[in-house]
Amino acid sequence: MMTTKLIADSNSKLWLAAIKPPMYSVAIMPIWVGTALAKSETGLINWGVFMAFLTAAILILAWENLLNDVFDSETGIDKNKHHSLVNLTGNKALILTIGNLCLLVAIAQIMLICWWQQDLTVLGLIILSCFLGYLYQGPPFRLGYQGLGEFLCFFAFGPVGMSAVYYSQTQTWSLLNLAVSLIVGIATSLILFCSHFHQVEDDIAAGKRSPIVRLGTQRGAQILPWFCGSIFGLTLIGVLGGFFPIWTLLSFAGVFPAIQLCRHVREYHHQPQQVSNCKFIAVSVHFWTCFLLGFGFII
Ligand SMILES: C/C(=C\COP(=O)(O)OP(=O)(O)O)CCC[C@H](C)CCC[C@H](C)CCCC(C)C
Ligand SMILES: O=C(O)C1=CC(=O)c2ccccc2C1=O
Repeated sequence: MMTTKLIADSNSKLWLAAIKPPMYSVAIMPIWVGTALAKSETGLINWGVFMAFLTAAILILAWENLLNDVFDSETGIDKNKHHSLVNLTGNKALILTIGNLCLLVAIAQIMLICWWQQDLTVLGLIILSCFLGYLYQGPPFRLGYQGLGEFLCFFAFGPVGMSAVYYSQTQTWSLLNLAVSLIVGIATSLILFCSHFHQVEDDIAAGKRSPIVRLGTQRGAQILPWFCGSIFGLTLIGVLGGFFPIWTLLSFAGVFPAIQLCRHVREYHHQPQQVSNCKFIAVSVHFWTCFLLGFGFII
């Protein structure tokens, strides 16, 4: 009886780890920040467009993650990853089908926005973002295996993704949105960078040259404060330059999880078990920074 409960508990933990609910804030924040900025500039929010984009972004991230498990099962990199959805279900075709269905529904939502706007720009930008996501992990490219994932991630969630969000609300472009998208892009890439610390051994075995494999965990840990610092440095430049409202300084609340992240990784960078949770501390940096940045634009 006791053993059955323990197995059920560890099984549900594996499923939770496979689905990674906290990671979905990564999809939500560009929509929130881009829409908040549009509201601050135009005084309006189109709630229909906002909701359609939000659900599409969540579905696109689900597609990206489901396909990541599918493609990683083909290279063998996930053979020790018990919380891979392909390993959990033993059914690669099913995961691929669910992933592609998510993408299909997401694209339909984006097409609805385009139909409301009578303009295909948002669809073009989102297809570009998805293509960057495919380049990260899909054959024959697999650019994440060459250590280029952070650049793809920066552009997909930053300048390209946020331009799509801003355009979906305003049907125009904004230099300010582009500046803010740099911050969102860097904060998102920080999560990806942190996700590699505990995977060095499996990555090397599968031929993946992630930034942490290339740099080593020690140098990776030393770079982290600069990575985090650039997020807050850019915000400060925005405020001091008079481009961002003073309230965007609220996003400095993200400094606390950022300090925790840097300390944690400095101490445990070479201990996979202990450092494995650092990507979720990075999610917290991303969440507080982006949520309060958006909030700072609308109050
Ligand atoms: C799937 C991603 C990371 C997982 O990496 P890894 O293989 O190391 O992880 P596991 O250990 O879990 O196997 C994220 C990759 C992000 C990618 C470079 C960019 C994705 C872009 C999105 C598809 C588009 C977002 C659009 C936006 C507006 C919501
Ligand atoms: O599982 C992961 O490690 C990540 C999943 C994910 O969707 C994502 C999105 C954007 C940046 C990083 C990450 C991950 O690290």
